[in-house]
Parts: sequence; structure tokens; C-alpha cells
Amino acid sequence: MEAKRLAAEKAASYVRDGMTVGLGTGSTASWAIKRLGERVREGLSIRAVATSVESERLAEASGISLVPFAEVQRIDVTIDGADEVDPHWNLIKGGGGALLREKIVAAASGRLIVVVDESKLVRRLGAFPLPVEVVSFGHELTIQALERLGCRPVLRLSDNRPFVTDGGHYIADCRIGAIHGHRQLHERLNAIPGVVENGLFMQMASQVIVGFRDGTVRELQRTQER
Ligand SMILES: O=C(CO)[C@H](O)[C@H](O)COP(=O)(O)O
Repeated sequence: MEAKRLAAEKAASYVRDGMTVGLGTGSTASWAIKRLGERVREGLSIRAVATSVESERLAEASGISLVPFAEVQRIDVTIDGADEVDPHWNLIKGGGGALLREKIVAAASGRLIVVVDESKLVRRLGAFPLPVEVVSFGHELTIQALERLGCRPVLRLSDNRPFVTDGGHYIADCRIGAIHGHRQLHERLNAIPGVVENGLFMQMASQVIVGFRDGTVRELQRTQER
């Protein structure tokens, strides 16, 4: 928890007056929201959009002004967590179920700062099940199509009912194992009727900040994609 907080607070220190900020979702991103709230109380002037209802609530409670996404021309910087980060800064996201809004906000951001603890660093993505957001209508068929791709999907549950995202969709967590050919996988997944989006974030991160158990924080250097 301390490692997550340190990474998130480092990211929050890059936010400047006048910026429009994207607020991520999850335990790490929530530390950034809390730190930004403190900075706002100290006089920082920002406006923000949130990637989930949960983060919206935390931002409001922290005194951060939220603006409707429709009124935002450009997001200067977004700070968000990740479930896995590989050496090329490809990510798996969506463990908290917010991957669709997270991807929309990341794509509209000038900079995406990813904040993680060291447990999220992997040589190859895929040990963490890849979240795939699917529409509820016909989700059984969509899940069968995911099975045919070899994805081993499991419908995410909450209190024995399908987990419902902020967008009103379901999530299939796909146990793929080591992922090769991210781009092709991404395209195949999103080509299935009923799939809304998947949790692979490729070439979206601008910066990765990692908190370590020993209390240090490091900004990663990206390994060149081959
Ligand atoms: O993608 C996400 C939510 O959809 C989160 O950023 C991801 O699951 C990491 O969460 P945490 O910081 O709690 O480990």
C-alpha cells in the first residue's frame, strides 16, 4: 500500500495549475486523487474528469472540481493504475472494471502517467486475466466466441450476480497466459460482436512510475519495441 501511495503521489506532483486532469480508478489511482485533493486545498487550480463513478465520488469528497466529459476539449494528463506493465509499457487494465472509461480518457489525454507498485511489473503480459467488457445482451454467445479464440473467459461476478460496469456492461476475465501478438489479439477480441473493449493498453503510457517495497520510487525507461 505504501509503495502504491508513493508512486501515486510522485505522479500527482507533475500536475500544474490550469491543467485538466484525468483521474484513474483503483487503489493506486485513489492515492493520486487524495494527494491532488490536498494540493487543491493548498491552492492548486485544476479541473478533472474521472474514469469511474467511484473515482468521481472520491474526487468530489476531496474537493476536486469535476467537469462533464462533453465539455472537455483535451485532457492534459491522466494518472491511472494498471494490473500488469511489460518492459515496452504495454498494460493490462480493468481489474477494477473501469477499462472502457479508462481507455476513452487515456486516448483523449496528452499524457498518461501509469502508477503501480513493483508487483505489477512483468516480462510478458497475461498472467493477470485480461478483462473484456461485453454487452449484457447475448453475453453467453459473446463468451462462447471468446472461448473459440482460446481465451478461457470467466464471467466476472459480484455477490453471485454478473458484475455490472459503470457503462451497464458485463466483464469476461480471459485467462490467456503469456500474450504474444498483442495487436492481433486486440483486433480479434474487438471484432467479436458484443465485445465493447478489452483491457490491453498498447503504446498509451507516456510515463510509468513504480513504487517499491523499500520505499523508493522509480520512473521506468521504456525498452524499445521490436
Ligand atoms: O484498471 C484498473 C481499474 O479498472 C486499475 O487501475 C487496476 O486494476 C489497478 O488497480 P490497483 O491500483 O487497485 O492495483
